[in-house]
Amino acid sequence: MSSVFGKPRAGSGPQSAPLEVNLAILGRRGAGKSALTVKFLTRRFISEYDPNLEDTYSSEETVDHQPVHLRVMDTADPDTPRNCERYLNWAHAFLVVYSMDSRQSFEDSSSYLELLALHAKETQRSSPALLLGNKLDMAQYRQVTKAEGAALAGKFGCLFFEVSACLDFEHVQHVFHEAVREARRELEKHSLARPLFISEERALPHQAPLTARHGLASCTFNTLSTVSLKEMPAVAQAKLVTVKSSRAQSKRKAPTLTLLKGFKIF
Ligand SMILES: Nc1nc2c(ncn2[C@@H]2O[C@H](COP(=O)(O)OP(=O)(O)OP(=O)(O)O)[C@@H](O)[C@H]2O)c(=O)[nH]1
Repeated sequence: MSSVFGKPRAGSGPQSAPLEVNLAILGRRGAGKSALTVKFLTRRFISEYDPNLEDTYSSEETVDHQPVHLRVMDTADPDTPRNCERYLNWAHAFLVVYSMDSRQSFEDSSSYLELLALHAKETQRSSPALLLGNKLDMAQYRQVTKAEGAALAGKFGCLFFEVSACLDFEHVQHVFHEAVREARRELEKHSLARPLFISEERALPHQAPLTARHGLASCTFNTLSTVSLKEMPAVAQAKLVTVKSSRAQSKRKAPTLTLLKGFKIF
């Protein structure tokens, strides 16, 4: 068992080194990946989000009294998964999201789960996935029953939740924390952490090859602490790290704090 999970967890005092967990959010466009991510980070529901942006956010969390440095990659695959290595090799756990009012997004979530299973088989290294049926507030328009969601999750041996990015924050937070717990269990099992391809202030030595391999044009880093925004609740101590893909870069030239620009915040 890694020392990260030994005594420090029990003490969880100020000296405890935070556990590092990378979480990737996958799913069809419009499933609500960004809305869930933003809800988790800010307690806010944001109704519009640029679908071409792919960002990785960083947040200091406490899960079961243990400090966790959580990085959340809000992926933006085009219609089909592409350049998946950027998250397959990075994440310790996955949230696979579908919108319960879209049969197509449910079918795509199945494809993502298959992709993860295949990757686990090929690498002999499994990462936990949680299946999320989002837009529970739209349940009257559902095209996917809860039983179908549960059955799909059961098929791939993952946890299943129905959630809503625009209902209570606690439920969304619970789901993200469950993902951390799953990742932590897996890390404990293997007693090793996956290599990261970004760090907050400085590039890791292997960043350049990965950048080339995955077509990431550049990485830029921003923190919420540099932004003065009335809407940000005090509880949101999330720092943001923005990693721009080449697609995102082509849409926007200047590095900006994407989360808070041009959104309607309720
Ligand atoms: N009613 C409702 N709408 C939601 C919910 N989550 C997201 N939406 C809406 O669904 C649309 C798509 O949400 P996004 O968060 O952009 O979805 P996404 O999966 O990130 O999609 P891409 O950015 O295109 O990959 C937006 O109009 C959101 O406001 C939810 O829980 N309930």
